[in-house]
Amino acid sequence: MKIFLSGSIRGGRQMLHIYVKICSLLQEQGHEVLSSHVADPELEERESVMSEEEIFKRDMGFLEKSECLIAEVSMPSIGVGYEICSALRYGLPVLCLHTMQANVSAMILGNTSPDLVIKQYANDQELQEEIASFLSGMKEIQG
Ligand SMILES: O=c1[nH]c(=O)n([C@H]2C[C@H](O)[C@@H](COP(=O)(O)O)O2)cc1CO
Repeated sequence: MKIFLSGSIRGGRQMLHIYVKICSLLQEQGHEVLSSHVADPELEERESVMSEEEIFKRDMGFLEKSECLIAEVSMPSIGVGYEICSALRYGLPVLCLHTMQANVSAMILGNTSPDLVIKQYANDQELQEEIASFLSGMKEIQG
């Protein structure tokens, strides 16, 4: 499955280790993570050669090709919020994951879209289980 992974960049990289975990997990299961750069520790250096417009166009292109979006939303990030909103407008299933202590926006927690699943996780195992359950739910819908 083609998956868009969304995680904070300019909103703060404190959760990078989780983006790395989610990205590796998805790739090990044979999924294609179109936005794997989100989990790249060297990202800021690599993207410094790209213009803001190039970054925006590339990411929106990836989103249009994706079958679903998985966002880690513990860090408040304008870009992540924008990608979630765009994915919902394209009709893509969206999974938002966050830790217990995260102060997640009401624009996510209060969104009752049937395409949006929001889950909190306490540890790596719960993170894995929530992702597995979301992806298997998608398979059932797709048949
Ligand atoms: O350099 C970038 N590359 C990039 O792919 N993005 C996209 C992917 C991330 O899921 C999201 C992060 O947004 P933000 O930088 O506002 O935290 O935006 C965002 C930036 C910087 O805003």
